[in-house]
Amino acid sequence: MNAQSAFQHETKRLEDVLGQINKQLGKIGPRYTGDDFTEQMLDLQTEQRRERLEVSKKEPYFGRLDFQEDAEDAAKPLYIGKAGVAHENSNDLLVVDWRAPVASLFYAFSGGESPVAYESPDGTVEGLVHLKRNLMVRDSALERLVDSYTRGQEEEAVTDEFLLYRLGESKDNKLRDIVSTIQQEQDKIIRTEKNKAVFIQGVAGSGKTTVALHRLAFLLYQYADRIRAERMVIFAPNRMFLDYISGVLPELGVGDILQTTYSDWALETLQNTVRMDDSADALEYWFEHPRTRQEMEQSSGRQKGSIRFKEAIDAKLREMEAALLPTEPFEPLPRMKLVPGKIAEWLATDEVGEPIMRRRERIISRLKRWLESEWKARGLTDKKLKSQATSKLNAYGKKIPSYTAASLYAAIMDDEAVGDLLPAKVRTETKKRVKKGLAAAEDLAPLVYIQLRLFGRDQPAYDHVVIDEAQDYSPFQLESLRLCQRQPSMTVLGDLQQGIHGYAGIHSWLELSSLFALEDSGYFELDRSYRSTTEIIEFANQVLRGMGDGVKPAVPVFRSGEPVDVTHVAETERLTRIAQTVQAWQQGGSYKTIAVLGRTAQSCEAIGDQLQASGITASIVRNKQEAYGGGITVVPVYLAKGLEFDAVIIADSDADSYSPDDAKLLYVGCTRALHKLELFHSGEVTTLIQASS
Ligand SMILES: Nc1ncnc2c1ncn2[C@@H]1O[C@H](COP(=O)(O)OP(=O)(O)OP(=O)(O)O)[C@@H](O)[C@H]1O
Repeated sequence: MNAQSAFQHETKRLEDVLGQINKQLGKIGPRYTGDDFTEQMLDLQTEQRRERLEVSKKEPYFGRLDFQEDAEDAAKPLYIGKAGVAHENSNDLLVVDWRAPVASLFYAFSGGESPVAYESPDGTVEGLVHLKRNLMVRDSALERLVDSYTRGQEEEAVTDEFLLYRLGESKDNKLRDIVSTIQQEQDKIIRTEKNKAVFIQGVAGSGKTTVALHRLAFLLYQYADRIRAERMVIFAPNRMFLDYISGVLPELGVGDILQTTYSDWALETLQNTVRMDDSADALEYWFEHPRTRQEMEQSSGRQKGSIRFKEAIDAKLREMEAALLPTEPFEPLPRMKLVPGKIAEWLATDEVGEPIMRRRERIISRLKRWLESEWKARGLTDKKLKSQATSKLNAYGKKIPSYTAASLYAAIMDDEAVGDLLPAKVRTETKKRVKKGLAAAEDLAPLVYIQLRLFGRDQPAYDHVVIDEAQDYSPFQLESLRLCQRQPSMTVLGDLQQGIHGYAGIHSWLELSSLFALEDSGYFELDRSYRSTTEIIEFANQVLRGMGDGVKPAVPVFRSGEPVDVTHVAETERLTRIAQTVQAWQQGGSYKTIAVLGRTAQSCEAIGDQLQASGITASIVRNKQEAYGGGITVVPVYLAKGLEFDAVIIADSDADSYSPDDAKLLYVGCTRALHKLELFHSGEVTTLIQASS
């Protein structure tokens, strides 16, 4: 079939499928508004089906794979789309859901005559691929068709035209789904089985965040009977980032997944018994003033996030539990006595796995029950005696100490075992802070851990946990989340080369993965970067080399663009030149999103003022910002992590702003750009760039 007749054939098929979809939509009646529960449930299902059909109506599918399962049968065309659509009168599928096992062939197949296989619920299915076709449907019309494989035809080295087309597009203020162009190495991660803690080390722009979100959609489809969206949670570094990624899951037809930050989650888990101490703001401390790598290494955050610190807390908890019961007997009335050994026996045998303070409550209830049964056995009715015994019970109960997470944490600061880990000054400050009901970010994991050990959590266990930018997590933070699951099912993703929060995060994935048994965890690496042009990636890779040995450069998908410019300007002209550049880019009309990245929040304020004076509408991103609106943005480089912009200006690439220790920070800045990157400096340029030019 030549290209023209293939196009006609596909156009006809598309019309048929759209006709079917419209017919099915037309048959869905009005919504049920009555009180009957069963009817309400049915209505909900119908509504979900209607929503899926509406999505399918715009772009029913994006790919076709002709697969021959049996040598006797002809190859069967499978059309793959965001949601499956069944034929109205049969079990035939008009569109196969991208998450279905057979659809994995579409993503995994990269050519060749050999048989291929996929895993179905009934076992391995083997067969031959006859055709792999990409179809671009926009607003219900077929726009483009590209065959990347036809059996029996000489293979040309086709670069993935669709992928390049997608990557060349301008971006708005939200991350998008990539179902039509998921790459083989990404698909493998997305389809990894549920009961694993999957660690993903990926270079900047390799699609980690995107892949993790697609994995959630896959898990919900594949394990629909076992997991629920309401019991899944995504952790992201800040609320602005959550806003930025908020479009992907709805695009994939997934709702109701909790999306939060570790600190918000921790405060809630602590039932808001503590508040954040604003005077201990880590971003302000570490990024607004020059700090050395050594300072980061020795920070209290790294110590408090370590497993050694957790072990010290475990020891304290054991000690507290061992000393929980009074040593004297419980004697509510003369000749009515319960020896401590008996009470200890109850504690040792009752609900052993339960949180400690819950067991304390149980012991007190059991003492009460014991007292009441003694009264009964002795036929005691005297109210005065009873009240006397009750007072004794209350007094005895008070001797069994009750702790809150904060009170125990404060007590731990006096413990000798902690003395080795934390300097006296840190311990005193921590104790003072916690006693006032305040916590710094570094206190949250220990506090949550203690809370969970003392009281547990009044919520169902999480079915799946996603942690983005996990290189900034401490082992203790991960441990606190692990406690909220019955079995490990996590997607933990990040890039050690972007680990700018060295005062809190990890140096090696082993620090986190060693919390899991080997068979419960998996490790993947993503080396290809999809975000930026080859020029930008190569420039950023040079900056990366400033980190020293052992760095892993990103591999570009071949997409050439404009050169990276490093421009020297006089300090007096720097802000004006930045404004002029933004203006020129804006007038050029090629870029929807432009960012100016300043080294500090303070420098961003000055840039923002200059842009405003030049008549440019820009938003300045500040710490704790909730939303990202796209357009022109001025943002401190350390808050830009995870985001991306069509064009980026690094406002101050001077040696004073970026010391050799700041390679990761500058790397983060450079890798935010999709199509254009320009760096300005007015003093000596940072050595990180000198080395690269
Ligand atoms: N297979 C793909 N097809 C099309 N676009 C892709 C693909 N994979 C990634 N991208 C695009 O690459 C960009 C980077 O993706 P994403 O933000 O998920 O990467 P990341 O690894 O989390 O990056 P970073 O670590 O720098 O924050 C996004 O614009 C995303 O849409």
